[in-house]
Amino acid sequence: MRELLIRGARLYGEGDPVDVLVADGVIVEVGAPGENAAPESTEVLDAAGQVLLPGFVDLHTHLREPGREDTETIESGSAAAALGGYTAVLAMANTDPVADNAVVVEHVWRRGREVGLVDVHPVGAVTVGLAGERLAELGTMAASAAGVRVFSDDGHCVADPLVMRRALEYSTALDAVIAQHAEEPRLTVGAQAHEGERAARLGYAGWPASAEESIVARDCLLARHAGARLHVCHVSTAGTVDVLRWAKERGVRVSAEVTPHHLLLTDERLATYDPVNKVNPPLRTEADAETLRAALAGGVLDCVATDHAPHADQDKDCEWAAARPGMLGLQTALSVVVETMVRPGLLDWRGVARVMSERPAEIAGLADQGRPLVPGEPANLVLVDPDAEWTVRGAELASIADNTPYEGMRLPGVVAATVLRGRVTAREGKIR
Ligand SMILES: NC(=O)N[C@@H](CC(=O)O)C(=O)O
Ligand SMILES: [Zn+2]
Ligand SMILES: [Zn+2]
Repeated sequence: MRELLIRGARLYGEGDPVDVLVADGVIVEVGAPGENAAPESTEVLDAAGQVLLPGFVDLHTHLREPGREDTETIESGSAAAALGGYTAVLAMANTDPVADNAVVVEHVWRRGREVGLVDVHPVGAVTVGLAGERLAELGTMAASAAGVRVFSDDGHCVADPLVMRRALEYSTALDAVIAQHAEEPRLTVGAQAHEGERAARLGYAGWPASAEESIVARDCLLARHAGARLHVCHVSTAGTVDVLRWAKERGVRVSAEVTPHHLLLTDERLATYDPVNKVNPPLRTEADAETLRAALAGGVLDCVATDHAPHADQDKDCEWAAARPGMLGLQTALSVVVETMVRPGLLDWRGVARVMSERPAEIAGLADQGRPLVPGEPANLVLVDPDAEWTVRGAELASIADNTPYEGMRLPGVVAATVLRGRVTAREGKIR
């Protein structure tokens, strides 16, 4: 029997410190701290001053394997996830080859298991080759060993309303959710940055808020009529929050995520001309970011998802227009949430558990993640040092790529340890 004893942690940062005993991957005891409880063979984590939460779940990770293993592999991305406090990630389908069939999703699933640092759940593509024309074999991917329940063409919008309608209708029979990258392509031809004063001044073609909002509105209506579940990826504008509120008030089965970078960063960053700040959807205005933070606190936005998007130096260290959009996120997500949500009093640690673990687990249909911290539940856990700070250095992150927009920033909240089914996967910044 493998045992782990977590000593003196505060569950959700509330109440008195407790000891948590884990055996065979399951929480077996939660009780008042006792000094002698541990036999020799038990691994002990001294968690004095630390907060214990259910392990984080990322609905939106790009792992780049297969196809771009020069920027991230399932192994390096899993390490970044474990170090970031994650016990499960959903790996997006825009790989090469695309994860639009059972062979590719099963490969990603198995490789994730082999690495064993985090549960890697592949997202299946909605359409063949992400081309937006023909539905991929959603049923076969759902029935595969990977048990796919989230489908997305992320990187591309399922723009054709007929294709989106069919995907939504078909997904209901699979108890699956369609995650939409909401971007009306006719409105973002050549777009480089948020359409507004700053992009205009620098001469960048604009990516209007309406390109996102019009697709979200359309898809909410399609989901309503189909009785289907829709998830909106990387919400970036205040107008989208309005549409989501409208839909949720009417019982539409829609959920939505926000990225850490859209909570913290704005198009003020454009002035640097540094493509590390180029991302899709683009960084918006301070008013948008403020609305996103309030909507996350209030529940109109369900969760935080990283949209961790590694890119090679040659695809980032170039002129803005030629650079690929995307930013690293797995190892900095918690700290950005602490900075933008916890420190200003918008979320307590219960709220962090909700937006980084419980809601994403529910949305992805992961029965063993985001669970209460009580005996009998799987020991998928993260220990956080809430008062510690650290300085972000891209070169020190576990990802192969180093395109972090937080380079050199000092951020609060440090992952002290991550536990996957009772096994310590990361501790004090090192992979185990
Ligand atoms: N977010 C990004 O800017 N890039 C993502 C694709 C995506 O999430 O749309 C990528 O795969 O690089
Ligand atoms: Zn996207
Ligand atoms: Zn993405």
